[in-house]
Amino acid sequence: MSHPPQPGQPLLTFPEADKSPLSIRAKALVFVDARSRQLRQQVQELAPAGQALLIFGEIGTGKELLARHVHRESERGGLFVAVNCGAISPTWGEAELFGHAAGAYAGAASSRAGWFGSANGGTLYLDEIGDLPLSLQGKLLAALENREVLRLGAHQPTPVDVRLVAATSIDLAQAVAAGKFNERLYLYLNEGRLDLPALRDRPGDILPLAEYFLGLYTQRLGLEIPQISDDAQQVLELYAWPGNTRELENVIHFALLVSSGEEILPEHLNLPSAAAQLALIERQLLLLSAQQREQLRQRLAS
Ligand SMILES: Nc1ncnc2c1ncn2[C@@H]1O[C@H](COP(=O)(O)OP(=O)(O)OP(=O)(O)O)[C@@H](O)[C@H]1O
Repeated sequence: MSHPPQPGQPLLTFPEADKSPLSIRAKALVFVDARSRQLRQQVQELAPAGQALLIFGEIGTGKELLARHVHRESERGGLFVAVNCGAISPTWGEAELFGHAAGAYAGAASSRAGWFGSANGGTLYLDEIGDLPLSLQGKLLAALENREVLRLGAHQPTPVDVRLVAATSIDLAQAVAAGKFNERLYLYLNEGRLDLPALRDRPGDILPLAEYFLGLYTQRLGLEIPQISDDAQQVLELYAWPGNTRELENVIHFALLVSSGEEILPEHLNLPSAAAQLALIERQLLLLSAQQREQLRQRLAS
């Protein structure tokens, strides 16, 4: 039998997402595991303050979804603008981020607000902020601290009220030590830090998320919701999920397409069998020293 989500509102819905039925992202935030609930509590406390936030988590853990939740909870009236820093052009990055004045360069007939200005009154989400060119990092910090931006080619700064939520999957302190990230920007962001654990470290979320994605995709594909067999549940719970929630979403989507209907079975998951996963865990346990084994025992007991 599948486990239904636990009581206590593990599912935070995003009603406005219903308006874009093609987008399956960001409809709800499934947080059931004790660690996720703790994080949700932290978000509840930090969201209204309007301070900049840094979300740290592996790829696919749900950093953008969490940032959208922060925006919603902050009740800021402006837009949520999401930008992947890896996609910012090295040449035109400054204009893309901060905008430009009319006539700033050939082809710029009218002025543009840029990503920063578009998020005025709202939230700017900068994904993988470690990829932001170093030259723009100082300018970003100045814009946040002074609450104004100087558009490329403009003579006067434009006032802006932006809440920054940045995300990273790399250790920015290490990037600072390597001279690749602006230390002052790091300290500014790190004051409001949210750690989003990897999916394998919040195992209580795995089955509720699987159920949630089953519901989402069956609705989208016009299918009946199948059960997840006990054996298939065991496979899902044992797997280490290196691609985190995004990988789980893909696995469930795939399973729905290849299963014949009433039940999702292990062979529909395209994952190592429970026996293979247990054998791997046993091999890893054998490699541990007595001290590491004791540390593990204590961690599991806590
Ligand atoms: N707690 C959750 N509840 C429901 N869906 C989730 C949850 N976490 C992640 N997802 C879904 O998993 C997918 C990946 O999430 P998201 O894009 O927010 O991750 P990310 O950490 O920002 O990824 P990346 O590091 O690649 O930018 C999305 O489709 C998202 O809707």
